[in-house]
Amino acid sequence: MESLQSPVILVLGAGAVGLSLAGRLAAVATVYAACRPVHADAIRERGLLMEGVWGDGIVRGVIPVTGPADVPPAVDFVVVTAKGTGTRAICEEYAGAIRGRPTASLQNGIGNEEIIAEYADTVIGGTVTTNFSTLGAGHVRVLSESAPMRLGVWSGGDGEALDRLIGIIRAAGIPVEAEPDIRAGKWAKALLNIAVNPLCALLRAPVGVAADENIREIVDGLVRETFAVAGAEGVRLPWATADDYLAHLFRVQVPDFAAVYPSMYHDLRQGRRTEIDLLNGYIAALGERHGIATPHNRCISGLVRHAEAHPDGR
Ligand SMILES: NC(=O)C1=CN([C@@H]2O[C@H](COP(=O)(O)OP(=O)(O)OC[C@H]3O[C@@H](n4cnc5c(N)ncnc54)[C@H](OP(=O)(O)O)[C@@H]3O)[C@@H](O)[C@H]2O)C=CC1
Ligand SMILES: CC(C)(CO)C(=O)C(=O)O
Repeated sequence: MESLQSPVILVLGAGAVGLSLAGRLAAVATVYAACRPVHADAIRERGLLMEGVWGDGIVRGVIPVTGPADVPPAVDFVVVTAKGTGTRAICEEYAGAIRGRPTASLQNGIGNEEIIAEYADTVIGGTVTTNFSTLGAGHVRVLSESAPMRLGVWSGGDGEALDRLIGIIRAAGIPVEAEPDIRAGKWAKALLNIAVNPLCALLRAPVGVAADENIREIVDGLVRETFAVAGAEGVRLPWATADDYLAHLFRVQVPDFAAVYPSMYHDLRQGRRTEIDLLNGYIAALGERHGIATPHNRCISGLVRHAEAHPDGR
């Protein structure tokens, strides 16, 4: 199915992450980006405007699509970068394009790969620990790259598709590694989002706020509860104890992202639904099933849901 010349990649749900990825991949692949018309119009008119650590300038190679009818028949890989709240809807909409194609997810949270596996035979789970934001129509910024992208076979396939996709992403100059236990990899990335995303969204503060002495104890509780639930689920996190991860969080990740705002901050500011149910809400629900108390995660999930329902603050 792979074309003889440059590989063809379809990015589904192209916003901050997806447009940035499309912009980089356009140097080594033919890239279609399924995005909202506002981005598609701007990209057709003047190209994709990129700034930050993945390069500055206008990328003209990205081909925007606004519906499945615009997708060519020869796609080699699909990469889903929609928010987790929209995974099923976008998979339904582009089901014909996904069917039979290795499909990767670079989304945060737990549960996206399970949905994608209902549409694709080969699913590649992924994590990206870099900060992306949308500055305007067809205009993205990439900051603070803290770890390489990690990709691993979630279901189906023999690893060949994974190797090919990693090769393409690496050729585009993006640091990427294979992750042998991608389920654990997704949980490992989720730890960071569980620890900082809702707090930053609620406090309207960048990631550095997690180190504030008033906040640290809450972060500590969120992380310890997540460790307990991960243990009950049999997930083998890369850190042996919650203390080991907390040391990494406060020594590496919080300093790396101190000045930037996470994706959930932008969701609340723009009145969109957040991914809370794939992060802290997921931990609270699983904790209940295992009989593990998760007061910090329950509390913060409730606060975020309240903020979603009352965007004007009342
Ligand atoms: N931003 C970041 O720094 C990082 C984000 N992530 C994760 O990556 C994923 C994407 O995040 P991010 O890029 O920030 O999110 P964005 O909201 O910026 O991008 C998603 C885009 O997909 C669009 N979209 C959704 N459904 C469709 C559809 N059916 N057709 C066309 N377009 C659609 C959305 O439009 P609309 O808003 O109108 O629905 C939006 O423009 C999330 O899971 C996030 O947690 C991971 C690492 C870092
Ligand atoms: C790593 C981080 C915090 C980068 O912004 C992220 O994953 C997010 O914003 O959701």
